[in-house]
Amino acid sequence: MTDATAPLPAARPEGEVLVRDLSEEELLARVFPLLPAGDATLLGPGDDAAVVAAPDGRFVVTTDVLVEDRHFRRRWSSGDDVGARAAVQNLADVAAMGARPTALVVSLVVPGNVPAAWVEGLARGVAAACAPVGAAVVGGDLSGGDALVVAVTAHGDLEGRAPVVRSGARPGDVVAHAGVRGRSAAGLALLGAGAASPADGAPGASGPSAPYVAGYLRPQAPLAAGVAAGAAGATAMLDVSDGLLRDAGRMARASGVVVDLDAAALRPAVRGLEAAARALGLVGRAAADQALDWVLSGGEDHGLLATFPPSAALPAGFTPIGVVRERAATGPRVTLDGAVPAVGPGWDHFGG
Ligand SMILES: Nc1ncnc2c1ncn2[C@@H]1O[C@H](COP(=O)(O)OP(=O)(O)O)[C@@H](O)[C@H]1O
Ligand SMILES: Cc1ncc(C[n+]2csc(CCOP(=O)(O)OP(=O)(O)O)c2C)c(N)n1
Ligand SMILES: [Mg+2]
Ligand SMILES: [Mg+2]
Ligand SMILES: [Mg+2]
Repeated sequence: MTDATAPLPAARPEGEVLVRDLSEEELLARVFPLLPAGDATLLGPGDDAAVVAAPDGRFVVTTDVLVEDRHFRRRWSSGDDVGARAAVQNLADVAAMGARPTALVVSLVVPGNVPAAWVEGLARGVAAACAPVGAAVVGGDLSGGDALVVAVTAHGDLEGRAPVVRSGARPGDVVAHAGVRGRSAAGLALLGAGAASPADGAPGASGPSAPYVAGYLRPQAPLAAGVAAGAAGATAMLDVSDGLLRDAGRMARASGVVVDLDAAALRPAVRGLEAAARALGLVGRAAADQALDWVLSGGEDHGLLATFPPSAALPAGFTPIGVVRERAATGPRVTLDGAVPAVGPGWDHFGG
């Protein structure tokens, strides 16, 4: 662990400015110009609090933290990557309510030996992730501390629509998904095994590992599809952060239904991950099984899982991957082609 009095790292590059070389004001003066502005901002960062327009009369609010060595490693993820991931994780939660993200606040706990450029990169990464939806960063907080922690809170506008909750799935509804499935888990596995390097997922990289490693470092959530799903009458929705089976299970329990996934509909995603499994040295059946496990249990792709009435036209970006059935005698749960899936349960921070 590090503190502001620890010796400088031996390999400190010539002229590198660390967080502990600056005052809070000096660090913020580097960060503020990098933050995205947005239409909903009435008063941005710099005062005791920000003021954000909520034309709908209601606002959506959600928060998520990223913790070093739990959600990211600095030797794999740049500040830009962590900023983009922290923003997307929150923007996806707003989108999963059928809302348009408007304003974020970003709080950082930073050890003193972190380069100031890493914190500036984080602001750039947040800005890059916010750009497609026009969301602003309107404030945040800074603290020193032993562990690097990034906490983001995001707000959103329902624009007059009803929120799309987890509990609204009804028997007969179509289960659909927008976004990628399993790529982040595949990228994490490749990095963890040393079968790929962070450079393989850098912006613009085009090698065979690029989709997986970039999918882990900077997941791309289908944010516009969330608003489209709300407008199209989605009955339930959530973003897939902990794995398709685990998150579909949350929807099934909240709605009191069975979510039955269609293995054939998931097959293209599985095929798309088999090359990553082979890069880990797996062959044949073992590679196919690993790819299926990533699709069903991999987290952090932040795709949107939604249910729609059978009569609804699926909005752009969604593909059907199953149906909602009456809860069986066994209770609300997720099945794959009608049977209990054989693969792992997905991510839980406390091992459950
Ligand atoms: N420490 C907490 N205090 C209050 N509510 C919490 C806390 N942690 C999580 N929640 C709430 O529990 C629910 C599930 O959280 P989580 O699994 O983190 O959702 P998500 O995967 O969408 O981020 C959310 O509604 C969240 O707001
Ligand atoms: C270094 C590292 N190890 C493991 C993981 C995998 N991982 C960490 S948290 C997580 C689940 C999603 O994070 P969580 O904090 O549960 O987000 P939320 O569900 O609240 O959106 C996964 C798959 C990772 N991203 N990075
Ligand atoms: Mg959360
Ligand atoms: Mg969520
Ligand atoms: Mg989670």
